[in-house]
Amino acid sequence: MPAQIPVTLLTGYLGAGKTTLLNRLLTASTGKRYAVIVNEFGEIGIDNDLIVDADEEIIELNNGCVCCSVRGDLVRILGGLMKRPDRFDGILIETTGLADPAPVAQTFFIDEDVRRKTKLDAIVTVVDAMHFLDEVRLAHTMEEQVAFADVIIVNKCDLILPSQLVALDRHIRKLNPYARVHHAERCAIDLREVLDLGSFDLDRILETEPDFLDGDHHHHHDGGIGSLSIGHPGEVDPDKFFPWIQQMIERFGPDILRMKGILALRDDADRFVVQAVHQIVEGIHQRPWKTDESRQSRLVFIGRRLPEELLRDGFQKCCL
Ligand SMILES: Nc1nc2c(ncn2[C@@H]2O[C@H](COP(=O)(O)OP(=O)(O)OP(=O)(O)O)[C@@H](O)[C@H]2O)c(=O)[nH]1
Repeated sequence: MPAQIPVTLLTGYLGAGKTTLLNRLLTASTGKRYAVIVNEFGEIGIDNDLIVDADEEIIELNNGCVCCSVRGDLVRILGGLMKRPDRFDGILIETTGLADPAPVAQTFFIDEDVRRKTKLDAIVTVVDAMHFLDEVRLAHTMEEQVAFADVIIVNKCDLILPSQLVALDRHIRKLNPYARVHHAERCAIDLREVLDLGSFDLDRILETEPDFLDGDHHHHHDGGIGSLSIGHPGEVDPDKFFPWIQQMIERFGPDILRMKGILALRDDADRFVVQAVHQIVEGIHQRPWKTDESRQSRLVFIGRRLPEELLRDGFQKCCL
């Protein structure tokens, strides 16, 4: 019987740093090849474009959250991958920030075919050190993500004070006394702490959640979180866009859990990536547009009570 392929499940709330970690895993010279499954929330696939151009096969799992509606798709994708196990040494799955890891983990034990051919190696949860304690009061999913973890990466340590980190660690330990906890900036961590750990422990999970293997988990996403995708088949005026987005973030930042965009800026040969997590905004010139790519712009907001009309109209006014 062929060896079971190890699967690493990357979870963590919106904007915690999952893609940052994934990019590290894919660019590190581990000498191993991975198939990557990315699930995202929001209508226009952006995550896929933020993942480094690696040799690895990247499969997008769209149209819903992996922990609910697209679980059947996950089983099918895994089934397809298993037909050519010689192509890679492991599978990495990045869930949406809103996913409860439990039903995803459950897939590896309930589906017979998946269970025979794969092995859940570890659940790795990335925590946003700056926003976790505020947000966890509203989002029960964050607690689940921490409670189920085998490894917790407390990321963005550059954005908080050491005393805040102590309080955060204490909170995390209460939710999960078992996991290994690492502190990091931009998920810089020795990859031996993340891959090939063999640390997922079904018995430990069954102790805390005795019904883990019993049929479907009915997961309810934390209420009131929606997404808004806006696309424009052309360029954006940077002199209008930057002041506008700054203003929107200042005004609605507490409710904007996540914003990501890929923009074609006027007179700019590079694709511009803009991202925000609440009020923390970042923008980078990602890479030159390829000759066969059309210079289009798109923006996704994920949050509570998003002022859809205002965001849509405002963005349109920045478009050329
Ligand atoms: N200051 C700071 N920013 C970080 C750090 N790690 C990641 N970021 C930034 O935080 C934002 C979100 O990072 P991602 O890696 O895309 O987060 P994610 O969890 O994949 O986000 P979603 O897939 O949208 O849930 C990006 O703008 C990153 O550049 C960190 O340690 N410090």
